[in-house]
Amino acid sequence: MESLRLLVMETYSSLLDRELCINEWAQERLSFAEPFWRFMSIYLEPSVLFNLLIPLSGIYSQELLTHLLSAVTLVSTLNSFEKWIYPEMRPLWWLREQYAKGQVLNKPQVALESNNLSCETSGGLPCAHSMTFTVFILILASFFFVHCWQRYVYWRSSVWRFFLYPVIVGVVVCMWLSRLYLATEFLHQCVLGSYFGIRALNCFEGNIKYLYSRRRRNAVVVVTILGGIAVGVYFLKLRLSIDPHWSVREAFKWCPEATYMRHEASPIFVLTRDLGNLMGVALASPLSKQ
Ligand SMILES: O=P(O)(O)OC[C@H]1O[C@@H](O)[C@H](O)[C@@H](O)[C@@H]1O
Repeated sequence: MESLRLLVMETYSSLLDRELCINEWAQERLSFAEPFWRFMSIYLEPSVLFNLLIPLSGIYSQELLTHLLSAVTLVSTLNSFEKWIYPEMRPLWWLREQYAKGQVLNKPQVALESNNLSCETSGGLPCAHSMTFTVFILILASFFFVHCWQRYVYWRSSVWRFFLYPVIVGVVVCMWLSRLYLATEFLHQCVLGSYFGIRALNCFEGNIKYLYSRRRRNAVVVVTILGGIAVGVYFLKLRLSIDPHWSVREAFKWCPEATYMRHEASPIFVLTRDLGNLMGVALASPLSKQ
């Protein structure tokens, strides 16, 4: 059993080491588009989706607003729970930890630059930017497609779909590259973020009638239980001598400048934000009669 554990740990460590090279490649080769990578991470992050882009979508239709708000909130809450329960390393923490433990021999194999956007205080897996943005863009694209399909006859040609799919994949990959360039995420964290987002969205769409027709009281009880689970995880971790604020401490340890850290991106803050949004959706329930 012990040898199996060691094998898993070694495989995992070598995977992270290899993935560091991808971050390094991104920083070396993609610096020409730095303003764009920064734009993706700053203006398309989950909080901006909640505070600006989702409310603005209400201009088009209330249905789109409700759809985006409930789906992105659910997905973001899942993400925050994962980060709260099991925070994973980020590239810069992993690299610096290895230096600190002397595991990188004389010549450093990888060099990563940190900056004001690299100082995230939550765990890396799954990437919240990729997860929420993938869901956001998929819902937006499907509404856009249906809108054009109903209004323009020429849009019914399958040619448009061949254009639309690469555009969706392209913008999601740009979000991954942005996170890799800023060295905030490993590649697997971005890919899994989008994958989990798509799976969660499928599940949401499959049960949308059921979810939308929940009574307010039931929905509020479920969100309250989720809040209780979050608090329970905190005390369980304390009991098991696991530091619930491990990721914040890692950020403090390795961030080049303490003022770069944002309290509003810390695990507790993000979890509270998402549960607050979810409570808002619960209080507005039932979202549709039926
Ligand atoms: O996991 P990522 O993409 O590095 O994001 C970390 C945090 O970044 C913040 O900007 C978001 O508001 C949070 O929702 C998110 O958890």
